[in-house]
Amino acid sequence: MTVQVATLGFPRIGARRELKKALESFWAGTSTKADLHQAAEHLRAEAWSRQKAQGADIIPSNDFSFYDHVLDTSAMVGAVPEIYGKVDGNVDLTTYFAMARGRQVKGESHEDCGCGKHSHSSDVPAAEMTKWFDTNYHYLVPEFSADQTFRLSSTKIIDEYREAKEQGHDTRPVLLGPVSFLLLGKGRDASLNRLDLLGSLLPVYADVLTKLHEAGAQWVQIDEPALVLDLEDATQAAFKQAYQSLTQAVPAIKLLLTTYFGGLGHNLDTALSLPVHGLHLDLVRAPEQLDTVLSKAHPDLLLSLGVIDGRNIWRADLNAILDRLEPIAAKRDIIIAPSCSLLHTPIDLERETTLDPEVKSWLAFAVQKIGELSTLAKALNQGRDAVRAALDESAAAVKSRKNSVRIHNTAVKERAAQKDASLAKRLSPFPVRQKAQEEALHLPLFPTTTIGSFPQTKEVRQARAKHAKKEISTADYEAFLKEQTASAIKWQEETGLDVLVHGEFERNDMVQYFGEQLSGFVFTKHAWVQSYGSRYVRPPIIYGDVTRPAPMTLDWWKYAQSCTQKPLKGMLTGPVTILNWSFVRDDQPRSETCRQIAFAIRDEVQDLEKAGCPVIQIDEAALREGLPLRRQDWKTYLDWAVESFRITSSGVQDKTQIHTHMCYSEFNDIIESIAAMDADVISIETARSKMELLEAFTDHHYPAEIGPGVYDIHSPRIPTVSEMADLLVAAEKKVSRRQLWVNPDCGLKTRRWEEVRPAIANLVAAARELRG
Ligand SMILES: Nc1nc2c(c(=O)[nH]1)N[C@@H](CNc1ccc(C(=O)N[C@@H](CCC(=O)N[C@@H](CCC(=O)N[C@@H](CCC(=O)O)C(=O)O)C(=O)O)C(=O)O)cc1)CN2
Ligand code: MET
Ligand SMILES: [Zn+2]
Repeated sequence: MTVQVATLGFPRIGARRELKKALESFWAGTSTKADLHQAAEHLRAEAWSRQKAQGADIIPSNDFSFYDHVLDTSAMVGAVPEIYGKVDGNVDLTTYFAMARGRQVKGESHEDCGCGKHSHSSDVPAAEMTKWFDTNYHYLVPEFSADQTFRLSSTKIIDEYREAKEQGHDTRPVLLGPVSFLLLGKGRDASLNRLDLLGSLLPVYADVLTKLHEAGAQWVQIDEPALVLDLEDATQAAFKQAYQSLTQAVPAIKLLLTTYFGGLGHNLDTALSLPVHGLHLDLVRAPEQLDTVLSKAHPDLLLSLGVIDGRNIWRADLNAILDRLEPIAAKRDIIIAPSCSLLHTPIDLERETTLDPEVKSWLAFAVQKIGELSTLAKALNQGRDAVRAALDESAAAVKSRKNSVRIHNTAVKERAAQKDASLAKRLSPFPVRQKAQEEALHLPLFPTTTIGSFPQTKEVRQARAKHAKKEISTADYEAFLKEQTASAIKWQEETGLDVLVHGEFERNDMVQYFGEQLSGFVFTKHAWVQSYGSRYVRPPIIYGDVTRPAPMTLDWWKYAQSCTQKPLKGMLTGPVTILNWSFVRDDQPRSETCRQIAFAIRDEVQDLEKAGCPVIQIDEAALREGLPLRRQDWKTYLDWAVESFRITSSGVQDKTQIHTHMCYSEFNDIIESIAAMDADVISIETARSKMELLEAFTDHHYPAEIGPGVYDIHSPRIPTVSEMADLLVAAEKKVSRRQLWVNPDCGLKTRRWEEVRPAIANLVAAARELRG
């Protein structure tokens, strides 16, 4: 029997962030469309040949994207909301980027033209963006109208298949499946049942499959990650309808139904009943499903086994995987693959030349993971002896990581093991604290604030890069940062904000900055992973027990507060977010690692309070994102996540106001847990969804104060006063005015000062209008 190696998707950004550079210069008008296409073509060629060279037998095409593959799918089927203009023929780049980023042509905003609405084609907001399952990758939410029709409007998938073929690669194109696509989208009005659109969507998918077949494709990887979610009967029926219809329409093409981020669970029988030729399983997150699938699957169903973790960076235990695979490979042909697309891992470990060698020997990035698969396949096809050296190396890495003394710290473990309930409880209930805080802070109604960061300008990033390369001294770097901070504070005072921030100029990233100062973490130099569009992150790697050797933010807060009489917020990242946005050790439960981080941040909170900090924000932007995909696993997660937050926030007096911030969060289902965090103020993202998110807070009578974002900071558009005032009026209908704060959706680090200054001035004006 033969074993083949496949990949389901490769990082698209380039080992040197070539895609970011190509996109940002195109958007800035300093390069042409042809330059952008050329850069993309080069990246694709390199990804294909790299995967081949590492030993992948089956490689994907159409995993590349200029911005996001869900947006690509919307473009493919012509799901382009009217506000972006009528699409005849193919969706062009201008329309594509307008959906991704919004579009605002100077001097033509709707205020100037007097049209009074957003439908003016030169001023359109971006489509809504949200988290891709439980990852830190964001996709653009497809939006469907009641009279939605679909039409093939992009030939990207066929073009890229052909492009690869010209380079000698017969790829397996990747297509986001029709059911997951519909479920990831939303109806313009809530009454629309997305699955009702399936019948009109399927012909476009059939058309695509036909064209791929005509171009020579034998197999298509059709991703249906929705199959790992809790699904209603109607959705299961939709799967049957979809795949019966597609197989009937295009019987010649073979479909690999691809599931990831979890197990099939109660959808297993549905998945096995679909008339497809292959099925991919995530055996890292859900190893237990393999036995059932093996016993139930038709012998002709080609199984693709996701045995290498596509969501983490640890080197695999190849011998253990072989123990599992050998008996299976003796009986049937199989494909082995990463558990999911490698989009969520950095590209190449070899570029990390300064990483601690011991830790480095424990790691594998995308390229190395394909190498691991190729070793596994050789062992299965030719016997373990054919790859003895590689297997021994894997065993040695596993052993060294298990036994390393650097991982374990008894004092940390003992502290985290404390069960004293008072550690996670504020002194008084919220109403008492609210009073104490009113007396301490004297804030007006509708207090204004921002979420923390101000523009990370080229100047700021360059200064940091120069400091890292020792081209400027620490003293000069710090003087520069102080200047930036002081001028941001002066501007905030002039603009009339009520609670000020220092601007986070000293931080490269809200997680990385803390990780760099905590023990138990290591950092990479080049290990970027796409978060959204051209924005990438370098997640820290947590390998050992976590401690805080020294205060991390205290001096910056002290300096900033010395510049103003107004309250200046201390700004911290919470333990759940540090956990969720790092690559986490897999040798102990995540809850344990989170608790260790919680104690480290608690110490920082107490240091800030001692220094006189009146308001402390502990960001938990990733709390919702870490929610397990299956409802049955929610409670356990929420219990420890909320407890960790409370450990960090509960060591302070009543008068110290604790804020938290969350972006992109669907709160309806978890509002009790959000309330249980017991923060005094929570700021949330609501601008793009037009305050829809506030429903959760209304219906459940959220007890504390709320800042629903009125400024969509992920778009370069500058919101007007009336637009923000309207949002606040809408908010006031849902929660009482005494509860309301006025703030943007999120931090302003990705924006330019030219956008931030007028936008925040408008925001303050909107708050004043409401007060008046
Ligand atoms: N971890 C994380 N996840 C998050 C967020 C977040 O803030 N952090 N926010 C939400 C949205 N996601 C985001 C993700 C990334 C960025 C972002 O701005 N990323 C920056 C990189 C931030 C960073 O690490 N910057 C470093 C390195 C910057 C850099 O590129 N330096 C240059 C040199 C400087 C120059 O010449 O410009 C280089 O290395 O070549 C620094 O400032 O020090 C980017 O892509 O541009 C924003 C939002 C959700 N998830
Ligand atoms: N304090 C952080 C900032 O303003 C919170 C960002 S949440 C992704 O950038
Ligand atoms: Zn945010």
